[in-house]
Amino acid sequence: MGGGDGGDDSVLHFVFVHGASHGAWCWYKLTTLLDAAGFKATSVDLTGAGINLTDSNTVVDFEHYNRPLFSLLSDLPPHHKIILVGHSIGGGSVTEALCKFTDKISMVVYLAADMVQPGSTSSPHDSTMAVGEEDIWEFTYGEGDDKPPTGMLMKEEFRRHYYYSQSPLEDPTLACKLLRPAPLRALNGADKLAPNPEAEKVPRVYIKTAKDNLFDPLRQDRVVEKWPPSQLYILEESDHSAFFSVPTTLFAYLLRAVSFLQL
Ligand SMILES: CC[C@H]1c2cc3[nH]c4c(c3C)C(=O)[C@H](C(=O)OC)c4c3nc(cc4[nH]c(cc(n2)[C@@H]1C)c(C(C)=O)c4C)[C@@H](C)[C@@H]3CCC(=O)O
Repeated sequence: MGGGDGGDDSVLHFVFVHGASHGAWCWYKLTTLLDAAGFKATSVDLTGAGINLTDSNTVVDFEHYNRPLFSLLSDLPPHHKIILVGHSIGGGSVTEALCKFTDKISMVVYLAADMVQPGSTSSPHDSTMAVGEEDIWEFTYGEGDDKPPTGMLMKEEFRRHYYYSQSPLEDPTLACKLLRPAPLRALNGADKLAPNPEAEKVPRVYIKTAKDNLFDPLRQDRVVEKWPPSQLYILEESDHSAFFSVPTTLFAYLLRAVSFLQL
């Protein structure tokens, strides 16, 4: 979705990676703003997400999940570098891509995202995914009810509050038609990376979402403390889904972030 083969090296090229259950579709406001401003913007569907044809319940490893992103990066022309933006648990995918394709990436932007230093042993995440006392997740059992769950999707009645509390109503309405179960087993492979000094040299930007009911802003602060980025921005009015709630401010912050790039 969006963009072509990455041909013109003089134009900054942004590549967007969605979080759990979302898809390339969730970036439609940002890619429109960037295209209109003369940038190149591409958003990918990871395996089993958006309009990717694979059943997400069959995606068992993180490499398979990330393959569409890795293909995009490996198909870029020589010397073409991109700015890679990851949302939420899509942060794990962009860090994996950073380690594999370091020379293709000029900057990584983490938006309310999982940002874990390669080689670090601890994760800022408590594995229960519990938010308060509520049971907000619905599990899918692609291999039978007697086998472990294969997918995970937020229950419909909780989505407005946890994902989209500050977003225009029509965005969650559309999103609810498009969300798909996240591949549990593949996501379990996220953040298990060896130390990578080369990847550490690439500038990283963290964008915090201050009215986020899912990824608590205090937990985002801990992520930033553990692996300090070169730039930090705060979207004061944003819910977890800044691409819906504050697209123009997010667009402005992305432009400010890349203005520090030495090209
Ligand atoms: C517990 C299963 C699996 C997992 C699933 C998962 N993670 C997130 C969602 C789902 C279904 C979300 O909906 C949310 C998101 O992407 O919104 C678009 C998720 C987040 N996950 C985060 C960090 C994070 N998750 C995991 C691990 C898992 N997530 C399980 C394997 C880790 C690791 C590797 O330990 C980390 C660091 C956040 C960025 C968001 C917000 C979720 C929250 O704050 O609870």
